[in-house]
Amino acid sequence: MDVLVVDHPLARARLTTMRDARTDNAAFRAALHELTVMLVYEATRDLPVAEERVHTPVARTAGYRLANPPLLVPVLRAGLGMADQAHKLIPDAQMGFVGLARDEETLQPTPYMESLPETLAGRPVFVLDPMLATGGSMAYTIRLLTDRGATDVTAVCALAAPEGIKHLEDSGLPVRLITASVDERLNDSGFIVPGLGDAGDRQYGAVH
Ligand SMILES: O=P(O)(O)OC[C@H]1O[C@H](OP(=O)(O)OP(=O)(O)O)[C@H](O)[C@@H]1O
Ligand SMILES: O=c1cc[nH]c(=O)[nH]1
Ligand SMILES: [Mg+2]
Repeated sequence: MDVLVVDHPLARARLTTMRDARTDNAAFRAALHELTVMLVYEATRDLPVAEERVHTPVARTAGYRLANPPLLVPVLRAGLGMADQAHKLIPDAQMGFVGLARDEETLQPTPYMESLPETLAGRPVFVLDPMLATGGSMAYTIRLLTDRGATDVTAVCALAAPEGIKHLEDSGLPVRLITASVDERLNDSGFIVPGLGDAGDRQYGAVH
């Protein structure tokens, strides 16, 4: 699996803000928004473009647009904090939604929402979720996409654990990963170490 770590100094600074336990919900969301711009910018770097003529005030020249904008799929809740920023960068993208909550005992994803186009053949998909921990939630989401014919999936994550990367690699699913960091490991509760805590709670407050 292709893994791109976006370690630009500005990305590292935003991630540091997100990691800091003193960062409040609003500042965490702001840092995730800004980091998302950098991750999506890199994720789109090699997408094919279509050429179209453009008239400047001075002359005619070549212009470009994305030939096949990706479907954006935030994984609720935490991925919602990446959705608007990704959409601003790719305004003509369609958006689908998947809602998952990880069971704190079994660490298995429990689905509660799914809103996706019926067929995804020939369409690139960007899955937006700040956290790739065990990889269970991402693998579940990607299977929803491949069941609809997707063959070109990009996981856009603020943080990844080696265990989650291995899970995706072993799954054989058609995915590449763009992340700002591959952290050390998971702890006994399935949290990324050093990580940043619960990305949903850090944005929206604790539910339990
Ligand atoms: O790789 P995994 O072990 O599956 O863990 C990662 C998942 O955990 C978090 O969501 P969570 O289940 O906490 O839901 P939330 O976004 O509502 O907080 C995160 O946003 C991922 O979706
Ligand atoms: O560290 C982790 C692991 C899973 N989900 C999170 O939000 N944080
Ligand atoms: Mg959570």
